[in-house]
Amino acid sequence: MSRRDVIVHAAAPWRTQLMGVLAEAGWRPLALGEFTDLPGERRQDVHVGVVRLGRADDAEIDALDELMASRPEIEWVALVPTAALPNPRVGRFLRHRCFDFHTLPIDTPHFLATLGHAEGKARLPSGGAAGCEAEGCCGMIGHSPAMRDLYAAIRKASAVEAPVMISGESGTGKELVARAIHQLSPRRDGPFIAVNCAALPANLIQAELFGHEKGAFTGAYQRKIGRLEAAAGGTIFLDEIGDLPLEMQVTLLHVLQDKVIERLGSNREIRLDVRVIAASHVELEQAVADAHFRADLYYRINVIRLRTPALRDREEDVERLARAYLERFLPESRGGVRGFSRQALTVMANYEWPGNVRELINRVRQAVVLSENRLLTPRDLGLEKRVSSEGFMTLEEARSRAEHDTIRRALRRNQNNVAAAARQLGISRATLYRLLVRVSHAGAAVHPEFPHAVSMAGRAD
Ligand SMILES: Nc1ncnc2c1ncn2[C@@H]1O[C@H](COP(=O)(O)OP(=O)(O)OP(=O)(O)O)[C@@H](O)[C@H]1O
Repeated sequence: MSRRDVIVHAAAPWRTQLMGVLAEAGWRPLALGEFTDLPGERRQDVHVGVVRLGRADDAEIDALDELMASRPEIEWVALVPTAALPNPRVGRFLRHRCFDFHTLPIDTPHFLATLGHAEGKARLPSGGAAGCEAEGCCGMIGHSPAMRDLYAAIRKASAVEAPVMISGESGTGKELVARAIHQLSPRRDGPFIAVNCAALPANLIQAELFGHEKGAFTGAYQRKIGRLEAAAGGTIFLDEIGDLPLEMQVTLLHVLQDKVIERLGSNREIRLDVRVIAASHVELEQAVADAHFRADLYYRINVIRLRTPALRDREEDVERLARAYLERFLPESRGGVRGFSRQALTVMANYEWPGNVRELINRVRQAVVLSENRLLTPRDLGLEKRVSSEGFMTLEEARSRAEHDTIRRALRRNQNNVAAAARQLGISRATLYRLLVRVSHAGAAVHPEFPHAVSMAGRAD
């Protein structure tokens, strides 16, 4: 049997030992550098990685987080010193980033079995690059249990022809889901036509959906193909279907039942071969109960039901989404933005995101374009109020914030004179410079001499 590749990320004394164990068991271990040097198509053959935590401190977890976020297609198995397990950051890291973990010393047969399972899972069509679960598939990002369930539902829905109803809050990706179903379905080579029913003026809806012949009404100077006809052979996505006027609901129901349409001004029937996917951000059951939506149309389109989860219910996806969109917008950065400060990541993970992914995209984009910090701060994201108001800072974050505030006040009192501020703080000038570098690396410069970030010396909190 051919050897399977596995990335090994461990400090030198353990790396050799780990590579030996893996090679003996029939794997082809690759140090991280060897993996990175592989040609692109060879890299896609690598599905699993092993990471051996050393100090398990913040710096190490930050570096591993970064590595794993940049390789979401890899399933990782972690080897962890038992003493590190009570550390909440380590716990979060293991839960969100790793397929599984083992404590040290290694129980070799058990560990190798886990690695085999991780590889099996990564290769599954549902879990590997070929399936909809892969990062970037159909533009969808997220590995939370809620998103995995959604991917599974998308795959099932794409295999059949039945109408689909997608519900979910605004900005949760309903259109993206509709596109994914289309792209994975046998109709993928046909058109995908999206219609926002809420955005169409009531007097134009019929002409937009069904098209019209020349002279059908005043202003109809030429024949126009409607959106339903344009979607022939493909999929039509009727977004905010709850906003369709009642009389249009009747017409649409007939189209779905008879699979024929007539353009306005014509009585020639045109056979339709279109799959319908509808979406609504309001619960249609209530609209039916209130007689704003026809029950017969509701049952017609509500055959397969999917729900896009709110972002606040999948906290573990927030960082992934934020990093992916940061990467996308980096070319728009004038400064040297490189990532998010840890405080920004904590704040984002705890924020409720009422506008869901759309809001996250907008905040990240605005921060990338406007910030001059290397690491984006909660303030850059417009989330600075969250830092103090919700009491979820870790002790370490609270300490570093207090340190930062004290330094900033001292500088302000001394008109940014570092020597005078240092004297007042009871530390040496060199120590103050060192602290200034550290806080500016954490995403908030407190002194104009430190170009990484905007000086906060003159800002009111
Ligand atoms: N899981 C995801 N991964 C990556 N991007 C996403 C994801 N979900 C949503 N987005 C992005 O968020 C934005 C909003 O998504 P979309 O328009 O599909 O939401 P929606 O639920 O249809 O919103 P609305 O109800 O307001 O029409 C889009 O730019 C989309 O690409």
